Amino acid sequence: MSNLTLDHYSHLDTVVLAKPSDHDISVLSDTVESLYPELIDLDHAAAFDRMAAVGADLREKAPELAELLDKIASHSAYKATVLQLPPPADDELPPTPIDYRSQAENTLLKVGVFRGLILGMAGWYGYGYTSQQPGNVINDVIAIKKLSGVHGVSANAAAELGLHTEDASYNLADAVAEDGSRLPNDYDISPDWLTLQFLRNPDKVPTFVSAPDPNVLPDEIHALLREPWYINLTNPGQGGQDNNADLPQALLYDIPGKPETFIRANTANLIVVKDADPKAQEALDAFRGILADFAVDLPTDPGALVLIDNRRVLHGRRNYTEAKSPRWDGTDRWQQRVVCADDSVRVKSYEDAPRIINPQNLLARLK
Ligand SMILES: O=C(O)CCC(=O)C(=O)O
Ligand SMILES: [Fe+2]
Repeated sequence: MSNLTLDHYSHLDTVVLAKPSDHDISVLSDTVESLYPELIDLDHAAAFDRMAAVGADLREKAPELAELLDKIASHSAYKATVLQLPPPADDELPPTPIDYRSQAENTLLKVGVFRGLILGMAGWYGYGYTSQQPGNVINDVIAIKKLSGVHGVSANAAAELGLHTEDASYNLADAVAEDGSRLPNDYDISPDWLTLQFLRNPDKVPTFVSAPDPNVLPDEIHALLREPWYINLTNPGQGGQDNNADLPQALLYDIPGKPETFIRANTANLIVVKDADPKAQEALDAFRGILADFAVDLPTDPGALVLIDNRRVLHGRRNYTEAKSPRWDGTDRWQQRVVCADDSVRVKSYEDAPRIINPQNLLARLK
């Protein structure tokens, strides 16, 4: 019986490829087989509740994997982990969608049960937004023809998707409110974790991540990035400007009780406030340069489940080059995204429906 193996990518020792042991994979696979039939008639929220409960019970049966997930979940070990899980069977995947789907169309795939169980083992709470593929906890990451040319959406295959922490504009912790006060930490509906499940990627268009250690930044730049001179804007795929709070905040921040420096930045849609320190733009440019230096492409094989620490790592998608441009014939690149909170308590009060957050509920609290 093989043990879990961990390989490192390039110079980033915090970005790892993890292959669970044969034992742990068979525990997961057997559970996927037995659980799937009872999940197919459930809506996303109910299916994730069930997978969470079953996953939590698997911790004892797959202790090595549980230990790895605990390490990841601490926000102090690996920043991005590619968990190598069994790929979907050939006949298991429908054609790659060519447009976003309603929840009724977006039925849970069997391979998606692996992720539900992993989230349950990690104790994470998967959720979706009313503003993005509404009502879906599971979001398709696909190329969409009519969105090519729209800046800052993952479905625009014509351009690289710039590095970002997911839903950065929805993290308003410590932002400067209109009365000048700083907002409390629970003004935050951004995810702690981004999970991407790779279903199909025939042309190997990579997701890439950048996991810089903010402490390598020169002191002056680090200090400027900790000041509220910046505004993260909402991408069009998340409701765009209707969901902007437009409040200044720092790109680097602390979380009480945690030693790390955390990052929130949407480099595709980020502005410097008008009355900022004159060097704030320079600091942002330097930061962008460092992000590029630390960027690494991830392997993209079907079955991979990428667990990204959304408070310490930025991610993006490389260009579909001409040769790899989508064919819209059902065989194109396809991933599914589920964002997660460490703890449901932080996000539940913003929900309109189980596991579905409405960003307008965050904006309403600002009034
Ligand atoms: O297409 C990709 O590889 C990444 C897309 C993305 O940024 C996301 O799903 O959040
Ligand atoms: Fe993203």
